[in-house]
Amino acid sequence: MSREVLQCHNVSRHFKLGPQTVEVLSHIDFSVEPGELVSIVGSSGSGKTTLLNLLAGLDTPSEGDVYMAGQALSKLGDRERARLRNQYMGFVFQFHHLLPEFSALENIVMPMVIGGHYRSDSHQKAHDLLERVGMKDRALHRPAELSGGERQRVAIARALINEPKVVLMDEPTGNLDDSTSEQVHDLIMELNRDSNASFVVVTHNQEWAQQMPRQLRLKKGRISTIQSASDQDPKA
Ligand SMILES: Nc1ncnc2c1ncn2[C@@H]1O[C@H](COP(=O)(O)OP(=O)(O)OP(=O)(O)O)[C@@H](O)[C@H]1O
Repeated sequence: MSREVLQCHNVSRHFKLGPQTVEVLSHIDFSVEPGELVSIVGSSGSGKTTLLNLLAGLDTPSEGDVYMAGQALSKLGDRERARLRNQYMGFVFQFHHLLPEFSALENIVMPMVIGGHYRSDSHQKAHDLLERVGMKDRALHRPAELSGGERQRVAIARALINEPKVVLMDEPTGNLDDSTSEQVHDLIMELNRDSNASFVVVTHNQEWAQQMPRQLRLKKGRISTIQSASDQDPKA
């Protein structure tokens, strides 16, 4: 099996709109190594969310393939793809997508329930994660009883419950004010340092993206730069 947790091999995505073909992504090639933290940046409409959806196996490339754990997603059936996603990936979106009728704790264990991995120690695991994201005393709160930043912390804990190899995040702080965003940015960096999971994060926040070890810039559907933190540090 290859070392990379995710690979994009010559991936293109276009959409047919009547007689028109909209070229959204063209010939994207890159891979994500174990434990890496990578940002995807680019102006609005450059294809970031489209790329993230392809990496997540939620959409299919028009050309090329995405490999997850060395397996081409296009070769898997819907069921196998869903199982691999559940076991292998965690997701955090701009809007938390927590289930309103369930507590923070119940939301966090949900991916284990869905994946059929619910065990007697699942609640303990969720409590541990709540503590890691600084939400120990909010276990029984429902989403409506949490602040925006707290809801995102719960969503992050939920993304980690199945011990994924890779966590995909689409504008995880896009809906938060500046100071709350900064706290959540610090949390994400810390969780990446403390876990073996790779994180791929779409963000508009340049300052934060530059703190990440690797930056992938999209321009009109193509990768225009892949920059690592050492490229930016003249002493490195
Ligand atoms: N299903 C679709 N059919 C046609 N065009 C689409 C479809 N999905 C996305 N696009 C087009 O693809 C382009 C890239 O969209 P995408 O959402 O990936 O951009 P983005 O970089 O994430 O933008 P933003 O930063 O504004 O969220 C846009 O021009 C969009 O109109």
